[in-house]
Amino acid sequence: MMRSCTAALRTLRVLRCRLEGAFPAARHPVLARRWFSTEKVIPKDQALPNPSWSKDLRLLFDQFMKKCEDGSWERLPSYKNSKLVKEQLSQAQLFTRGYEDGLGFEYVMFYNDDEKRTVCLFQGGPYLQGVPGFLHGGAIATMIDATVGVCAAIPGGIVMTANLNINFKRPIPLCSVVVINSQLDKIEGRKLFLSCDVRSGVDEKILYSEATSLFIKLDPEKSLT
Ligand SMILES: CCCCCCCCCC(=O)SCCNC(=O)CCNC(=O)[C@H](O)C(C)(C)COP(=O)(O)OP(=O)(O)OC[C@H]1O[C@@H](n2cnc3c(N)ncnc32)[C@H](O)[C@@H]1OP(=O)(O)O
Repeated sequence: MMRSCTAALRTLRVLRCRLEGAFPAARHPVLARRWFSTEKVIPKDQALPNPSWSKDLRLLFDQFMKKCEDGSWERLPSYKNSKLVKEQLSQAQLFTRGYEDGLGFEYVMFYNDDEKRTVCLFQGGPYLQGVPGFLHGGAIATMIDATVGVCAAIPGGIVMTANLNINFKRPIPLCSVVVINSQLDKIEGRKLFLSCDVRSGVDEKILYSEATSLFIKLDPEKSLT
């Protein structure tokens, strides 16, 4: 009995070392606790209002939820993306969802299949500061990439960004709400061309950024590495 327990423990240790070799992040103490835990994790839909959402974000959310009533638009829950993640990394998540409520990326996306459009309502929190008082360009690029990425992935399946071209026209005040409006312009074989703009929430008067992007549908015959 004692011997079989020791052997089982040794096997577990070997498996863990191999996993840590393949995925160095598995050495991170918090991730390791989560990954090696047997606790069942219930995914939380983070694309729903929480107390950190401003009045503007709630107002826009309510307006889009109304548009969903006739079926032309649908709200995209946050946790569905995890379907793409391998079993060992089932605790992995889009890094935009790793912050506590209100500190990082607060957002919800809506999709219109007829128009092949994705709209993201986004409120960037204090941890996303670049120039004092304004959002970091990388945070803006991240949300643009995520929005056009979803717009490409729904019709295209498994896609990756090959090119993302952004013009930053005005700085975005920290904690303000913006609307990221993206659309699929053209598909050529495995290539999906998309465009997108970022405007101030509610009035949409200020054009903050414009972007174009190319996504490639992955070829199942080709290795990514
Ligand atoms: C539900 C999911 C939600 C997702 C939301 C999150 C979205 C986040 C998305 C990302 O951030 S992905 C991470 C950043 N991107 C990468 O790391 C991709 C790195 N690049 C690659 O792995 C490969 O370059 C890529 C898979 C994109 C393409 O490689 P392939 O070998 O499959 O394509 P190939 O080289 O055969 O090119 C296919 C076509 O695309 C064209 N192409 C490829 N890269 C291009 C490029 N950069 N610019 C212009 N054209 C390009 C290429 O010329 C060719 O055109 P033609 O068919 O007309 O000959």
